[in-house]
Amino acid sequence: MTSSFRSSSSSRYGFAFYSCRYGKNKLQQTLVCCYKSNLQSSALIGKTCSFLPSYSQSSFSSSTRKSQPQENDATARTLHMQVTSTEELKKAVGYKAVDDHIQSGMVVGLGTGSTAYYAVERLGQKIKNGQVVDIVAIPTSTKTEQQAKSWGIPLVTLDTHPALDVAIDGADEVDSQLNLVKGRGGALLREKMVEVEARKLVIIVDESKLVSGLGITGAMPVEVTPFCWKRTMRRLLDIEAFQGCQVSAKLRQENDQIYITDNHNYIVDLFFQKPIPDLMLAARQLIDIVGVVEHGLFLNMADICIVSGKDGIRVIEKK
Ligand SMILES: O=C[C@H](O)[C@H](O)[C@H](O)COP(=O)(O)O
Repeated sequence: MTSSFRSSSSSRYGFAFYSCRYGKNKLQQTLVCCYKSNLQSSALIGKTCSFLPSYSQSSFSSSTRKSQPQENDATARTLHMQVTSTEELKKAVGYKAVDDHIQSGMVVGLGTGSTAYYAVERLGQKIKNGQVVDIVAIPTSTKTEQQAKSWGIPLVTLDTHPALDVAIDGADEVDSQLNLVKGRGGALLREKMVEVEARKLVIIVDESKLVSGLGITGAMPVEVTPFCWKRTMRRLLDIEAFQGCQVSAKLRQENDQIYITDNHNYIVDLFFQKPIPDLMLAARQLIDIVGVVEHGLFLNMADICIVSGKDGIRVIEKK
């Protein structure tokens, strides 16, 4: 299997593709970037491109390969047919993470969520095609477990395989130090248990997840015991590290029912008006509350973040 980046442009269109070739004839291409040079092309490309309004070839990072644009309208029109959506961007980072970081013989952590879904899919395909062998994987939720089983990915647990070569997962927020908020999909406990044991944690996101400070784009989830959860929620609101952040809390619900995690716990979602200033202190004070099972701050865990966005795909490595 080989993978590469390719760009193509004409006076009216520009495209960049993440391409994966496997087997002799199969070429899978995922559009990761497009741009428009005028209003007419904008109309032709359609609303799926509104997510990617501009593109500068020079802004690809050095971790991506690129070729010279080709002046070929016919090619551009063909590629136009492949313009797709945010889903394609998630797919591109999911596939790239697997292609770049999973090799035969590895113990792999499988994340949870709409982006991690594509990494599981890619791994499933590669195992099925025999492109990687002797893989065992540890899923981070019952949902991922079901998906992995549907692909025939051999599953094990941390009890038998306490050390992982790599884990791949999405995230809800990523700061410049690759600290994360995770768990808006409810899988934070198993994700953290699995991912702290991984030699390498690869995070896959679109650029909307990149933030300058953690805590303000949505919920920061905390998994709590159902027993006396109201008292635990009150203690969460009193955390010293949240002073000045204007914190509020809400018990998570789904379809008018209390949301229950895979571990039969509840989730209290914390919301902040200002970013959490001292993340390490916050993490310590969160876990110190009796009744808190785990929280969604994943600090100093991610090694690599693969980001898709208007400038294509870029790879951020932890310094
Ligand atoms: O519990 C869910 C996980 O932490 C997900 O990795 C996170 O919510 C990101 O999910 P998505 O890729 O669907 O945005």
